Amino acid sequence: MFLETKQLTKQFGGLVAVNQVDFSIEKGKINAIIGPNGAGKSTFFNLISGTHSPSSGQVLYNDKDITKLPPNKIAELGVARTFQTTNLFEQSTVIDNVIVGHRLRTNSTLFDAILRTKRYKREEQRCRDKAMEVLEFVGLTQVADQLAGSITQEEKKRVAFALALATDPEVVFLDEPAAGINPEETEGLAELMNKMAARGITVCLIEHKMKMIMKLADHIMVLNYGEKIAEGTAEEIMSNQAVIEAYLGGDASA
Ligand SMILES: Nc1ncnc2c1ncn2[C@@H]1O[C@H](COP(=O)(O)OP(=O)(O)OP(=O)(O)O)[C@@H](O)[C@H]1O
Repeated sequence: MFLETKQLTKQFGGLVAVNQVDFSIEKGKINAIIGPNGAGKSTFFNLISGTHSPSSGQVLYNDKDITKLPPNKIAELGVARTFQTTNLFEQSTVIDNVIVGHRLRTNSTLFDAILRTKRYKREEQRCRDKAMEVLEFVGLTQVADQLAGSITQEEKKRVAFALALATDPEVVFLDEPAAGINPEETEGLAELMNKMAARGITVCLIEHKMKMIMKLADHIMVLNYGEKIAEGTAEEIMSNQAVIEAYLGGDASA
């Protein structure tokens, strides 16, 4: 099994934000998690990426139990994520922001950095090359040397993708990648996600834009009050009575 959760649960005091969720992420596909505000989607991501530790249950990745690992170890294993808001260093260039992403694949120490050893210079060059490669992939080479504070909202969304891709991931978790951008830009990001999947990178995203999800996702899970209420293809989800009642408010074409 590629990546799966077993009875994954997170309680915040008396509130059960994620409640005994069993979910398998399909390798090489576009997986999506949908559900109303407060359904537990971001918490579910946080449990997989190690930002929160679960109250109970397990996360298995390539048959290895990663439930108790810290976020940096999980990222090293090939699991990347983006956040709803990407905090870039606005006074640094786009490429300098992205270079950081590949550092988890390097071995230089503080000592190497201070003395600017050969290893440090070699690895810095590798990080820079990787940053350019992923900026090209997301279509941002033209703004590589601009300050991150000066680029558009849509370009910032693409930088978030680039940051995740710079870690050389096997799977990326994207938390509302298309929030706050217009329909045309949303279409562009959907294309980018298809391109990632075509490259063999597994995608899992949280999104509120239903039309986009129904067109894009191969495999969808619906959360409601922390519980999985449905799972399947877009067609199956759109015709699922529990989903229509709980989430779509009776209008599956919303
Ligand atoms: N750190 C926390 N401490 C206490 N409660 C939390 C914490 N994080 C989330 N919650 C609560 O857990 C529930 C699930 O929140 P979560 O952010 O995971 O939902 P979501 O489905 O991602 O919502 P949205 O679509 O609005 O982003 C909510 O009731 C939220 O208030």
